[in-house]
Amino acid sequence: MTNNSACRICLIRHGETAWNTERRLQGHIDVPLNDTGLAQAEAAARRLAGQGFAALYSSDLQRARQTAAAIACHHGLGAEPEHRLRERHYGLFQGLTYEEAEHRHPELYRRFKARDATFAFPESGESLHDFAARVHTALADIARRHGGEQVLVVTHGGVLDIAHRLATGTALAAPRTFPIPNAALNWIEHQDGSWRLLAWADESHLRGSLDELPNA
Ligand SMILES: O=C(O)[C@@H](CO)OP(=O)(O)O
Repeated sequence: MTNNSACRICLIRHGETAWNTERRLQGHIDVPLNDTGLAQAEAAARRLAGQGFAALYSSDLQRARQTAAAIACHHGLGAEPEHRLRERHYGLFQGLTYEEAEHRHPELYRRFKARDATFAFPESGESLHDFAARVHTALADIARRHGGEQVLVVTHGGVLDIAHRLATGTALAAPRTFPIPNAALNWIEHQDGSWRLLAWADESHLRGSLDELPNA
C-alpha cells in the first residue's frame, strides 16, 4: 500500500576523520572518526535531543556507524546499517589525496572533476550514474517505509551531494554550489513522489568543520 504522507529525513554526514583532514579519499576504506569527529557526533546528538525520530539508518562504514551510535544512544534508537548509504567507491583513487590523484592520474582526475556521469574509477570504482541510482533507491525505500514520520540518516559527503541534487532538481553534472560539512544537519522531505529541500548545512552546533571536497 502506498503512503502519501510526507516523510521528513534529517541527513547527517559522519564526523571528521584523520583522512578528511589530510584531504585523502576514503570511499569504501573503513577509516574511524578522529577526536574532533567523535565530539562532532556528540554535538549533533545533543542538538537533535527532543526531536522525535521513527528510525535511524546508517551507512555500514565505521565513520558513519560511530556517528550514528552517538546519536542513537541519545534517542533510544538502534542504528540500522544500510550498505546503499555508503560513500561512492572511488576505485584506484581510494587512499590517495586529491593532490596525489591529480598528479598521478591527470586524465582520470579531469573526468572525475568534470562530473562525467559514465566515468567509473578503475579497480571496482562506481560511476556517478550508478552511485546516484543506488542512493536514489535507498532514499525512496526509506521514504516509502516512513510516510508520516521523520527519520535520521547518517551517511557521507557523496551521498549528501546526490540527495541535495535530488531535492532541488539539480543535474548530476552541474558544479557543486553548496557546502557539505561533517556532522551538519540537512533536511529533505518526500511527498507524493517528489522531493524538496527544507534546510541545508546547519552547523550551528559545530565549530570549524571541514567541507567535503574543499576545492570542488
Ligand atoms: O570518501 C571520502 O573520503 C569523502 C569524499 O567525498 O567522503 P566522506 O568523508 O563523507 O566519507
